[in-house]
Amino acid sequence: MTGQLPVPNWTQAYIAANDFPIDIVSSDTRGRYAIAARDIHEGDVVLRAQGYAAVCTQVCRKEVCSGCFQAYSLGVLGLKCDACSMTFYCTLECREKSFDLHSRFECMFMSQIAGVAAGKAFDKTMADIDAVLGVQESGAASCRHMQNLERTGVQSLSRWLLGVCVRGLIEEGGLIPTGTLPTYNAVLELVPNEDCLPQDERLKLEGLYIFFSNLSSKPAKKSRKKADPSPTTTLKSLSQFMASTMTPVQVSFSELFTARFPQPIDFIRIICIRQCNVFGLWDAESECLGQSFFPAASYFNHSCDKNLYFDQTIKLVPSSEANKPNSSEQELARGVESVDLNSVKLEDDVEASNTRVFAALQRMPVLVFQAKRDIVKGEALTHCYVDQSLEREERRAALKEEYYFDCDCDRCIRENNQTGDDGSMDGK
Ligand SMILES: C[S@@+](CC[C@H](N)C(=O)[O-])C[C@H]1O[C@@H](n2cnc3c(N)ncnc32)[C@H](O)[C@@H]1O
Repeated sequence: MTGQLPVPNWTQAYIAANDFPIDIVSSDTRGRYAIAARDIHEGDVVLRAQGYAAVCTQVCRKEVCSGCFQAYSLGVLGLKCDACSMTFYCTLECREKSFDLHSRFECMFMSQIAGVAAGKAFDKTMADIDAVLGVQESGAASCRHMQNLERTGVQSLSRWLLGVCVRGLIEEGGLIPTGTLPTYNAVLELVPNEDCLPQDERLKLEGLYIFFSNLSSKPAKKSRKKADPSPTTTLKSLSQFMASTMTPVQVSFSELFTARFPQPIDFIRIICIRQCNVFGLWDAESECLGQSFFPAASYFNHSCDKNLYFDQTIKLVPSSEANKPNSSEQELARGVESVDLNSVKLEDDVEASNTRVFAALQRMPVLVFQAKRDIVKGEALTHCYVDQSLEREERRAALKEEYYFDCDCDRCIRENNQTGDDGSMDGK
């Protein structure tokens, strides 16, 4: 990383408003990074970072509640949105709290994502990309990469892109009061390290851009109401339309995608930002169940000898919170209750609904960072980006490959001068 990057506005305002003991400084070699604004004691809370566009992976969609982002414990029956079949909740209460957000802003796009990588459609899309890229010499390599993508991988990426696009629209539609939640600009301000992207990866992303731009242009099959005329697909018109009517918008996921990312470079940028800044949401067995940005937390640089700890595991929903749905035997056998959102009457009060959408977004996960030891004013605040228990060379290789820097922390230097390794996983 070269040159000083601007210090982020939203994040600084959020830190100041909450009196977190953090300053953000900038250097040529380390970019922007958080330091202690005052002496901090072991155990002190340093930051509560709010999630932005948290999504579960495609594989884990039946295990993680899309409303509260907690995993279901054994015995809890999930509730499925029958309109898109892609969204699951742990309780009726969670589904109800997310209803306005999901039905107005996500469901119709989710239906399309369900078909993104399904069977023949996926193969046909691949063939189409092949044809498109075949005439562009530079794209041929990316085509080979595309063939290696697994269907579930494409669907997970689609879910994530949808989360980012929809979250941006809701914000631009004026549904999020200023200063309350991270902004899309706060995400765009995160470091992309685009110049470090290998050429073959860049080509692969260009292929993916074509893929997402050319998904079926048909809007969702199941719509709850007769469609209003579709707005022209600019972000402004879309966000205004969606904020002012209860009728789900009739545009395709590809139209939403290209409105948000008009050029391949816009898409490549958000993917690069994701690479270096996204946080995984894990279960207790260290399986990644989902991902989220936590923009304020992205200013903690790495150290193999970190001074902060935080818990990024998704907790289990206690069985006691399980609802007792009257599901059909077939659905019960699958452990999922089907809820036909088409049959649920949308209330017509847009303002009240907008308030509920904002409330649903406030249920995004929060990461709480605490001091692992006493920290003196001016010291860099750090967490470890990779598994602490790895050997020095393994850690450094992972950091180089995923985050594009050579670690020069005290532990790396110390371990370079000695044969032993004190880097056990301490859980803190
Ligand atoms: C999550 S961001 C941290 C904030 C970042 N420094 C910025 O300017 O926005 C991760 C990126 O920061 C840089 N970085 C993090 N820790 C570093 C370290 N110890 N030394 C050098 N660069 C580091 C790398 O470019 C890495 O990809």
